[in-house]
Amino acid sequence: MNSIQILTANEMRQLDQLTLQQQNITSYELMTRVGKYLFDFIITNNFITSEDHVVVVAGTGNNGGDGMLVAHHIHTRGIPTEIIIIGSQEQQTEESLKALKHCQHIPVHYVVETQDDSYKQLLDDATVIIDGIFGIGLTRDVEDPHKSVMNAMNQSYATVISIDIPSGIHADNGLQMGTAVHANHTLIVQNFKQGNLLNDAKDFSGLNHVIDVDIVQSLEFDIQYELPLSYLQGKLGKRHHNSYKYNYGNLLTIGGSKGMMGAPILSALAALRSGSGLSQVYVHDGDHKYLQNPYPDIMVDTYLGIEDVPQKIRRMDAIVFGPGLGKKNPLNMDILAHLLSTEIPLVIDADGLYYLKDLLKGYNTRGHLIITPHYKEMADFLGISIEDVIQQPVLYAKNIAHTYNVVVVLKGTCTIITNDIETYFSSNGTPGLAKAGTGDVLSGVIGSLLGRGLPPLDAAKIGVLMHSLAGQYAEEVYGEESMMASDVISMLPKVMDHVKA
Ligand SMILES: NC(=O)C1=CN([C@@H]2O[C@H](COP(=O)(O)OP(=O)(O)OC[C@H]3O[C@@H](n4cnc5c(N)ncnc54)[C@H](OP(=O)(O)O)[C@@H]3O)[C@@H](O)[C@H]2O)[C@@H](O)CC1
Ligand SMILES: [K+]
Repeated sequence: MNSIQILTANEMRQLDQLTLQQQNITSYELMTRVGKYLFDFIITNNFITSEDHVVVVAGTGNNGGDGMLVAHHIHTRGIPTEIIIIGSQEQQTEESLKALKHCQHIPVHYVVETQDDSYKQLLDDATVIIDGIFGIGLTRDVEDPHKSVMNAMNQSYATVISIDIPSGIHADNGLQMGTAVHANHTLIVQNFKQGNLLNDAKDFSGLNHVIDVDIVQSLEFDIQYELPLSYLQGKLGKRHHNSYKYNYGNLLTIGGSKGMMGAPILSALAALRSGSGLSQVYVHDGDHKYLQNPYPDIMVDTYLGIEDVPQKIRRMDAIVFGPGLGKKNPLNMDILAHLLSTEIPLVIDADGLYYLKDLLKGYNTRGHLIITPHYKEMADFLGISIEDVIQQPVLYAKNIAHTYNVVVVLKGTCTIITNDIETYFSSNGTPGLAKAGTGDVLSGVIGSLLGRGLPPLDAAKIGVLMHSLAGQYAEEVYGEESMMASDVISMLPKVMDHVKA
């Protein structure tokens, strides 16, 4: 497993400082090392060859300093190199000025005025552009002249290599700040920053490469790791010959209402395809007439009132509450209250979260509860705007996990899985998963793993990865536009090959 911690910009700065102290070096010496290691990586991977014409675009901060030192090494190799600096010499940091001194034989063009567009020709002539405009120091929206230069970079045919993070992407939340550089490769200095993974990051970063530059690590920060697909390997035990269906989890999905009856079926089917021994859907008797169950493998039962529920759930190993449930029936509140009063592991998804928000305060969840909101559901759950969640998704996910002792799966381009103490980032999904029903599939997969006895955090991590991998397979077959939630389910058998011991 990738054991490189994911940091905030502030934490990264602390590690930079710690490195200077522990290794007894100056900030410029560290920059020198970073520049050399970045260059070595670029050359070793043939991102630049002697045929290329390289333009390094630098800001006035240390991200630009890194860029200039890379320029120095490239130029020393005899590869045509030029530097564009956006801003004036007075604005440059001390380290950046020192780096510039190493570039005496390289043509340097300053872009200070918006009217000056002489840089455009340079960018047009480049075959490789190195982006050192902003790193973790970006704090506000990008304006001219930076904006115009970035737009010109994005129109160029050159290969773009961003240093640390695509310029214009915020290092803490991955949001594009007005505009951002579209990179083919991003060379991340030592640690993932949250912004390398969240929100807009994946649309701008190209391929991420983490470059080890010997910056010291700290055990004092919150545990935050990237979750690679390889984590899935062998996570589920063998299915023994001498076993029966109850060994693999008896799962109940409570959901469905008029117009949304497909949701619990998708969820229940995903659970069966993930190995559950039994999978049942439980719908309100009044809504039963709307249900069309094409799968005889999925059992369906109905309830009239709360009095039916205790007997029904008695033998369940896990329950998924919410897919397609709607927000209209007050009975759902009573059912959920009862579920929370039991020891049965729960996944609460979709409309289930609507009922949960009024109930959760009154219950000790004993950590047996997983909630799976997308950003909008998270915002509604907290009574805040979706913009707030987008700005600080990790913070809100951890806060809920901490306050209510639950595992939070905050679904997005980078799904955040946290129990507050440990947080995992999964960016393995595909844009094709942004389609109706895929959330129901995820809740079924996670429910299946819970029902099989996995601890909630493990069930959430493995479930998210299984769902992402199935999404990738579905995309290979149906394409990102056409793939549907049921296609994702149909790829689960292939995913199981990876997960089985
Ligand atoms: N030892 C070291 O130092 C190491 C450094 N390293 C490298 O340095 C990078 C961080 O460098 P950095 O802190 O100098 O900030 P950077 O990202 O270059 O930004 C420059 C300045 O831009 C400004 N600014 C912000 N927003 C703006 C906007 N919208 N429009 C216009 N201006 C804006 C803001 O200054 P302000 O104007 O706010 O005073 C900011 O200070 C890091 O990502 C890594 O690549 C690593 O290699 C490890 C060792
Ligand atoms: K950059």
